[in-house]
Amino acid sequence: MEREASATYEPKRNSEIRVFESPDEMSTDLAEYISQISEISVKERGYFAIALSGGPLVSFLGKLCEAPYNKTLDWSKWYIFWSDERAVAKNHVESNYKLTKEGFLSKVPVLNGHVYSINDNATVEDAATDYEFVIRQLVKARTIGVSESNDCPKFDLILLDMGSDGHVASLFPNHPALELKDDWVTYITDSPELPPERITFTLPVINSASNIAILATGNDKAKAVQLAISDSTEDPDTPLSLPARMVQLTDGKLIWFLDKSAASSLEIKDDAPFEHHEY
Ligand SMILES: O=C1O[C@H](COP(=O)(O)O)[C@@H](O)[C@H](O)[C@H]1O
Repeated sequence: MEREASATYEPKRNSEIRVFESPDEMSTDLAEYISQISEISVKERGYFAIALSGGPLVSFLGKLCEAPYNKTLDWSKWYIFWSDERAVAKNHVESNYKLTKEGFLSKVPVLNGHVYSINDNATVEDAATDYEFVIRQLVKARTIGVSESNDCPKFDLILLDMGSDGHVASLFPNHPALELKDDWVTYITDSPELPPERITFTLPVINSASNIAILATGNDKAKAVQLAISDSTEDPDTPLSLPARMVQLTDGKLIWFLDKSAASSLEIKDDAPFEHHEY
């Protein structure tokens, strides 16, 4: 399928950049993208294991709650996880669980027993350990797939929302958590954004996914989008380790969903057609 859009950019291997004119257009395309991956995963594995994040991303899941998706998707095969969570109660305004529950999960027929939220009643250290244990059990049972190149979980889809500093999940620029190789889930106590205590997937888990979508909207994200996507490493503004730039899938596909403001610092090729690739 091919269609016209405002601009396209050079994608790297196994990646694609989509730029949208309006929130409605982005939400529509995101719903179709998620729906296709869900159908393929259920057909091939019998399950669809998806990890969500916080941020504006949740507001773009609205179309999935509407026809035809609310009726046609095999919601009973969906298993829900979070790529990160803030150390607050589940009913706290900063909770990623609360955001997702109110904005998405309460509107679709996902089974309660398939919703794996992060424990809000333990220390961040214990909550991270517990969450990794739960994921290990589900990998053993193959409810979550396993990477062929390492023993990491292979989520069918991880949805990430990039912050204006280039953070994804709760992995922040130049933070030691970016170096972790063996842990699947970790915790931090010094987040540069409040609240300071958080639980997060590590890069090996993120990079082992079958599919990743990174959403970024708004002018304040334009610089980080450019630093994350550009080929140049010579920009003096590039933090040594920019998390969104470190999302490099071992064996999966990365798609950027951007609005025009977030894409405004990318080099535009006005004459190029907008490629809508097969998943
Ligand atoms: O703290 C977080 O922020 C990001 C998104 O940042 P925002 O500036 O767009 O709100 C989100 O992806 C992440 O899950 C969350 O915990």
